Amino acid sequence: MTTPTRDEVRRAPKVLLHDHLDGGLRPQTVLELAADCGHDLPASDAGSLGRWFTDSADSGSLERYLETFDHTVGVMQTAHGLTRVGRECVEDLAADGVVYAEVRYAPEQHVSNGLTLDEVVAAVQEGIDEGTAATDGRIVVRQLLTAMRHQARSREIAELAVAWRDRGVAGFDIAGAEAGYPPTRHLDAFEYLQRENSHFTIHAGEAFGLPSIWQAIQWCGADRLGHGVRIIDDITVGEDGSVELGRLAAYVRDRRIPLEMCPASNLQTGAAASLAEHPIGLLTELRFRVTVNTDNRLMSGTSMTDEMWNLVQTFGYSLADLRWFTLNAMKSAFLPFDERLALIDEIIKPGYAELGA
Ligand SMILES: O=c1[nH]cnc2c1ncn2[C@H]1C[C@H](O)[C@@H](CO)O1
Ligand SMILES: [Zn+2]
Repeated sequence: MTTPTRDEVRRAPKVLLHDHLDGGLRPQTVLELAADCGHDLPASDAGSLGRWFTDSADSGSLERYLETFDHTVGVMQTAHGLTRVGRECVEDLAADGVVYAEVRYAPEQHVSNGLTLDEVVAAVQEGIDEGTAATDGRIVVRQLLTAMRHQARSREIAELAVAWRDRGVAGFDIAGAEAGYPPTRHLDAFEYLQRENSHFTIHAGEAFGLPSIWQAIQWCGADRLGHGVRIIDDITVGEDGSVELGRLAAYVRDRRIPLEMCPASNLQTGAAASLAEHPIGLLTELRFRVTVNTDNRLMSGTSMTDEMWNLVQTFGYSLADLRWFTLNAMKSAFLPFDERLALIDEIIKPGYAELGA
């Protein structure tokens, strides 16, 4: 099977499960929204500002990486700003060949100018609706509501996700600095969501190791793992190339628990040293349910096309491999089964067939 060209990767239908709304703004939009609300930025033109984000996020530490969000969250405090960012996100993803996306952000971080949590979600949804209409329905987008793991509002945000579940919100997540903030701090929220037959993912195994993944799955009941790269610590590769899975890694693979892998982001936060050494290669070979994601398009200067193209160049993946990642992602989406199936049968499979995969 031949490796695809970059243009084929761009045209291929792609599915994105892990993308932060506040990590994907256009630099020009950050500038304009900052001018509107009087927020001071570290650069004054779009080119330098984009570079400032990628350079600063390139810190080798998740904590420092997260500091860059002050300048996106800071300009996302009004309904019109949130709507604009939501609309542009949909437009940018559609232009990149994404056919289904779940976009996440933390509503509790957007209330400092007096918006209510409900108004925040409504403003983002309005933008998503506008973007979807502007792209002629070429893309389906849902929201995931995130609670910040160092704060104590997760139960409230979980309730918000349930209240909005038929109006564009597909699930819940927790994010933020991982070390010192185990997912079990938010057990109350996860138990509530389970009682409500709701879906959630947990950032786990990014900056912290196996205990975080174990808690996310076995205590909290996560449907998916945000990143999950450190599951590699439970896999031993012998000198003869033999592979042995520990009990947790075996459980994750056996249960087909989706891994929302975000290679570019991991290189910046130090979760992996290089793409060639990134666990995604081995996890893919071992047939874990691997999905490919952007995490933060602004901070990583990335896109779904870039993520997949970099994998093609590093691991020699074919279109069939990209189709496999995409089907993995679509099967793992928090969208009802019949809607997932329709996207697979009517959009994804025909799209790859057209490209010869
Ligand atoms: O990769 C990440 N790990 C943990 N937290 C993250 C990551 N990317 C973004 N965040 C945080 C910063 C955002 O403000 C928040 C909600 O999107 O989620
Ligand atoms: Zn993330």
